[in-house]
Amino acid sequence: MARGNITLADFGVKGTQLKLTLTLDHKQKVVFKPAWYGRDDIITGTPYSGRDRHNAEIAAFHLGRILELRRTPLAIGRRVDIHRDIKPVATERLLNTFFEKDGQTCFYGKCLYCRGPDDGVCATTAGVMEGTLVLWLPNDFKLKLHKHPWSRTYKEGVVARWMKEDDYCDKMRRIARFSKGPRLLDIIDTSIFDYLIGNADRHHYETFEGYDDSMLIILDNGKSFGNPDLDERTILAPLYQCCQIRASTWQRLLALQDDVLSQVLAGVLANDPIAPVLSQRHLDALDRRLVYILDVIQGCITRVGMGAIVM
Ligand SMILES: Nc1ncnc2c1ncn2[C@@H]1O[C@H](COP(=O)(O)OP(=O)(O)OP(=O)(O)O)[C@@H](O)[C@H]1O
Ligand SMILES: [Mn+2]
Repeated sequence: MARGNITLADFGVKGTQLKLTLTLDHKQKVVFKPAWYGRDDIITGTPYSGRDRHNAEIAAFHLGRILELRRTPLAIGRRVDIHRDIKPVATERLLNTFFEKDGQTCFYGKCLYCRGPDDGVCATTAGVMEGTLVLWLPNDFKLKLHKHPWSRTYKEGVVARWMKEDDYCDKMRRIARFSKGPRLLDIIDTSIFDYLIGNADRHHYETFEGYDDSMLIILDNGKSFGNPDLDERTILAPLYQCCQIRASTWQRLLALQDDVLSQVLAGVLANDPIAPVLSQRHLDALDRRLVYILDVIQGCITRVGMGAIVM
């Protein structure tokens, strides 16, 4: 995927963030998320502030493998030459959003927040643009979009139900889609994954259309790894409110204690074409957050007994 030639560049993925769809050799389709930030930039503000972090998609993909969740499409870094790789194969409508600024070639594409040159992203003066390729899931698997039951309101002063109702998980358990099958446990796994990567932007999730017991698919991890000093504990609400976790997830987390997590992830990420993918501060944050997750699980075992661990 990383080395394939780009044969078509366009936009067309729905959403708020700027991204391209690229077609590679053999018609392989990928999403290109461009770099907005450097590795040491720290994003402050609300826990979902800022633009997408392209490197976060890569780190999240590999973390998902290490946790044995495997719910995120393959992601890999790539530097494209905007003049050689993109412009000759860009559709007319994409080319129409190209502009020059301070000797750099830029584009703004099309999305909710892509209104014009002010929202554009630029290559270096040498024409290089770093980004992440995320593999597009095959079109024969239709995705179904669901509102996440623990999503934020994104409105100041408007508190989500899960933030104020102590029995929120019990209420969710009475809904058919969460009372049986893998869905609630998948949501809890996802909350652990999101807490580790610092993603407070899981407003929706997807499943495969037509399968009631479909696994949860984790797309869009762009709002992670923004601030290594912030541990946003509310991301873990599905875990501490439901007090349940799959035995396999718990075992995996235990095996990754004592800095094993950061070391394994760093080792894997070192092979990415745009390595280093994460700064050491973000790697350290993963180990620190893991300790807290294991504490929360231990608290649940004390509170509800080993029944908290679902075989
Ligand atoms: N790799 C992929 N394979 C298949 N479909 C995808 C993929 N990535 C994204 N999509 C589709 O495009 C939609 C938008 O993608 P994404 O969530 O990454 O965009 P976004 O701009 O961050 O949107 P939002 O602002 O709503 O978070 C997804 O809900 C999904 O339906
Ligand atoms: Mn998003």
